[in-house]
Amino acid sequence: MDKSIIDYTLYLVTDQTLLPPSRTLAETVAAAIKGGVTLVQLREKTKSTRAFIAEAQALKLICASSTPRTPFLINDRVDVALAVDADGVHVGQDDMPVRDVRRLLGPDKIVGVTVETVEQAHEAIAGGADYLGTAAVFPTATKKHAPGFAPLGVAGVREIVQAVAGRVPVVTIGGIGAGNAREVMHGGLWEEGRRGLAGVAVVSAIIAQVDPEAAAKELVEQVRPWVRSVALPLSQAPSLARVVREKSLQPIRSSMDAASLALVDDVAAAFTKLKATKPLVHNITNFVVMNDTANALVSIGASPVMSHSIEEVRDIVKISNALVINIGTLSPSWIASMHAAGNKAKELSIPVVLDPVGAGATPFRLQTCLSLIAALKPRVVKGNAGEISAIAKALGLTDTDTGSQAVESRGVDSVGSLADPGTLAALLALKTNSVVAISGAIDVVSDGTRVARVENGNAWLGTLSGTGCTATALAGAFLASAQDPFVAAVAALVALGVAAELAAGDDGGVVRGPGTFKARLLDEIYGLDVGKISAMARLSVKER
Ligand SMILES: Nc1ncnc2c1ncn2[C@@H]1O[C@H](COP(=O)(O)OP(=O)(O)OP(=O)(O)O)[C@@H](O)[C@H]1O
Ligand SMILES: Cc1ncsc1CCO
Repeated sequence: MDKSIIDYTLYLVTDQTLLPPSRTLAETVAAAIKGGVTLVQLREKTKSTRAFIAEAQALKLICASSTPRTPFLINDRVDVALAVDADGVHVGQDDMPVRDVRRLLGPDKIVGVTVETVEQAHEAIAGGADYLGTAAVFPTATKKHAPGFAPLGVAGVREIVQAVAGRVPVVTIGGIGAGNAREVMHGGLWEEGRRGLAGVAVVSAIIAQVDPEAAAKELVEQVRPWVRSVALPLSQAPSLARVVREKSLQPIRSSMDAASLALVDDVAAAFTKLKATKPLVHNITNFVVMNDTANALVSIGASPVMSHSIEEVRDIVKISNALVINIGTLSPSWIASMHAAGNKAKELSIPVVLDPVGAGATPFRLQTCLSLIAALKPRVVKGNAGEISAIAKALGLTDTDTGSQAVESRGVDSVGSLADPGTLAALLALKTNSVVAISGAIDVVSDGTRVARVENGNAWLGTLSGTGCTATALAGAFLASAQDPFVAAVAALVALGVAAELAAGDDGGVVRGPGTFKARLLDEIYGLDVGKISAMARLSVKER
């Protein structure tokens, strides 16, 4: 068997005990192969050696008679594999060491190894493994786990895929079915979607089904577009946004033009990069939101540090990848710290994002914002319509220039909406040499040349104090790794908006008010993956 062309897309692991009543393993495996299973592993934990061999012989015949021939592996038992001349063996961490398996089976057979950690992955490859299966991605009842074992989660799987760096194919297993296969495959992607998992392994999602052929067909259709057994050249990597939409992971809500789809791809790539780099984000922020924004940052995959003492802010910013300045609960000593940290960040080219909370409410806040903008040249300024209107007005932009009547502020909230937020954002961006984001039911972001409208989000966001501050903190996390501050600001608003939509679900009574929404929002920020972002981003972008 030519090992270089083995297709790991849909890897079936058997379990007799899960068969529906009066079904045989042989007929189920035959149907599953017909449906699209690309590789079969016979796993037997209770049968006698003789019965195991008999079963293996029967399944080997079924696999051999399919076109193309389906590779057939044995779990754990090298002796059984040798007895039936199977295509290979899959071993776990407690089974025979991979070097010994290789020695016994020879160079031509396939040897796969289950790995729980990056170290085990390196070890297995060094020992001669042809492919790796990660430990369970999600909890599953199919396999007994060692005490203390926690499922890897999609992020844990991606960490292994990244560490393997394409040296051998990697599949993952554990609680995967039609409901989450795409999520797992998307989550395993890295390097802008060029690299990723070679496939998924399933047990009950096929074996326990009344119609295993249909189950396999559905799974293979979901998984196939996302298989990255070898890295795709960038030129051939399909647009993430386009592929997801074509495969209709979510109904296409708006027909997007090429520029908008390209921006969705940039946002998805920024998200992947954020997850891979875990940026440290220094926040000088207000007392109201400090805990919420720290948790939002942790949930999206960044490391927050909240620090405002003049004695240490320069030292904190030095080791950080981005600085978030939020003037929500301002006092003179904090202003000094904001300037000290911001100047250090400027000196070290560490990106700064400013949230001018309540800039329209008092001269003290407005003056502070103007001096921070002048001194620090933040890469992104994110405010609501009232805050941005106040800054624009103070910098000499009139309502005639912007085509909108300036929006008033009431404390930290803005009252009313702008007729043409795109022009205001673009003119202020040119004036301040930063990207300006105006949040609201529809968010508008501009760098002076491009204007993006982000439609994600829902009204629940407006029922919580500080969600705008969360958007700004997330922009800090994206800024840390994104080349383009325009993409970073859009990505933050898309991420928060998508998470909010998922948190609300189709509502159905799960969100009873701001309290349940808040908890669910954090869960959904935590659960974001590149597939959800690509499929659900609702935005448009235009050149001015
Ligand atoms: N009605 C709405 N529909 C959709 N999204 C909304 C709505 N209202 C607010 N949002 C979203 O909520 C987030 C916060 O925006 P908002 O303009 O309320 O910020 P803010 O006024 O600065 O908030 P805060 O001062 O409370 O932090 C943004 O991501 C925005 O897209
Ligand atoms: C309510 C409030 N007051 C100062 S900062 C803040 C959080 C929302 O901006």
